[in-house]
Amino acid sequence: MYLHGNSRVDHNGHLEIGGCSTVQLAEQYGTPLYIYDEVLIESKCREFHEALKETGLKYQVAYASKAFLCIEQARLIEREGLCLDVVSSGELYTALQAGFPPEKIHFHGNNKSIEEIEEALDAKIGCFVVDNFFELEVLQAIAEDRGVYVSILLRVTPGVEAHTHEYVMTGQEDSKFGFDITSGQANEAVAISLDSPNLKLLGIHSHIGSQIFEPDGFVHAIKILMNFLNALKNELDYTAEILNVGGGFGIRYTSEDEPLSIVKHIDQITSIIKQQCEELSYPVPELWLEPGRSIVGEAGTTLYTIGATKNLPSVRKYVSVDGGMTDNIRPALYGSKYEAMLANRANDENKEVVSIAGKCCESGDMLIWDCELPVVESNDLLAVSCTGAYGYSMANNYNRIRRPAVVFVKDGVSRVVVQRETYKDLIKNDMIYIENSSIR
Ligand SMILES: Cc1ncc(COP(=O)(O)O)c(C=O)c1O
Ligand SMILES: N[C@@H](CCCC[NH3+])C(=O)O
Repeated sequence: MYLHGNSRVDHNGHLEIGGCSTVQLAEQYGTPLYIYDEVLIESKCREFHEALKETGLKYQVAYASKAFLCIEQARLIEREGLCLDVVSSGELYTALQAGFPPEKIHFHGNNKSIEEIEEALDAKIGCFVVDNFFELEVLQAIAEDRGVYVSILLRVTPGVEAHTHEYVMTGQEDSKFGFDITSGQANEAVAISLDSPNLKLLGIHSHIGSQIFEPDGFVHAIKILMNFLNALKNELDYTAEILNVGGGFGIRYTSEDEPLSIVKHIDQITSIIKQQCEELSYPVPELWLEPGRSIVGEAGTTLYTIGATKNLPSVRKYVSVDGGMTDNIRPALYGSKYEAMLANRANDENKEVVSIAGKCCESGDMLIWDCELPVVESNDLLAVSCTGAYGYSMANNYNRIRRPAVVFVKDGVSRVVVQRETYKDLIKNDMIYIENSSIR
């Protein structure tokens, strides 16, 4: 397993993250446990700032909170001077409870409800990324009713297929997201926005997909976006202040992954923007980015305890852990690959290839199909790396399994930022119709 950030093997042969022994963390907090290397999250935020400052462009980085959000994470993002992208009232509520400045929040989503729009307006968020004609109409009507002016970006689909899993591609024409450029819908949306007296069109947004390694998808998309903007300038006399090219920067889950560095991604993106602006004599817009995975993915490790094993000679050996698709649904959903190691015997030589199974009542609940490990014993600790993005945020209670705790580690100090769910949490919304119930 590749050791990201501040992970290393200590003198006891134990995996250490952020100066904390994972064996001690397991004893103190139990397993499964999400462990985040706080310093690595901070340094990823700073990488974006530093790379963007170098380009001389005006910029804004909004952390895509869908990747991982809790109160402490929102606070960290605020401290690091990033904005925040939310997609629901739940994410908005969490950010506001954390004291995140509302004017630095962007609201996304292809089906924002009227309540969500109202709540976001009440909170005075920075802007809406409008996804469809229905939302344009509703937003104008609500804004007019309230007598307020609302800043918006329009999400457009440039018709670019990013080289990634089909479930996380979003820039292609046939997508539930955004206004399609090719068919003229995006053009129409701009015209409607400009005609909407209570909407202030700041610019356009596009997000072509997630876990992208190659810069060509971004380059291709930006050329299309800049040509689209130039056509708007000529046809509608509209010049965009902001170009938001979304997130999607890939990370290294396994040794097969060779992601481009953040600096290189930014270099490619900004070079093509500058080049296009020069060719088209278009004023260089402010660049907005929305990274999620690349901020938190590598910082997260999930720690499990190994329980049962099942050996099928000449077929495979199943090694079961105390979590699975409830804390990490990505292998079951996308066939995503991960690497793992024994956290309590990190120096032991790998001896066999096993398959790591979750504990859910589902054959597809497999975390890793082929994982090289020493010969494992029950009660060994298994660390799965790179689970920081879309692990906790997509966790669920299938089989009424409790969501694990989340712990931040930094400079040898650990602190719980999200408590492990309790059994009581699992039934807290259940109606109990039995009189004199013994449930406490
Ligand atoms: C609109 C939008 N912005 C940003 C992101 C963040 O993507 P990632 O976590 O891959 O950086 C996503 C998710 O794919 C998204 O849908
Ligand atoms: N949830 C996805 C990415 C989609 C992000 C939102 N558009 C993942 O785990 O990779």
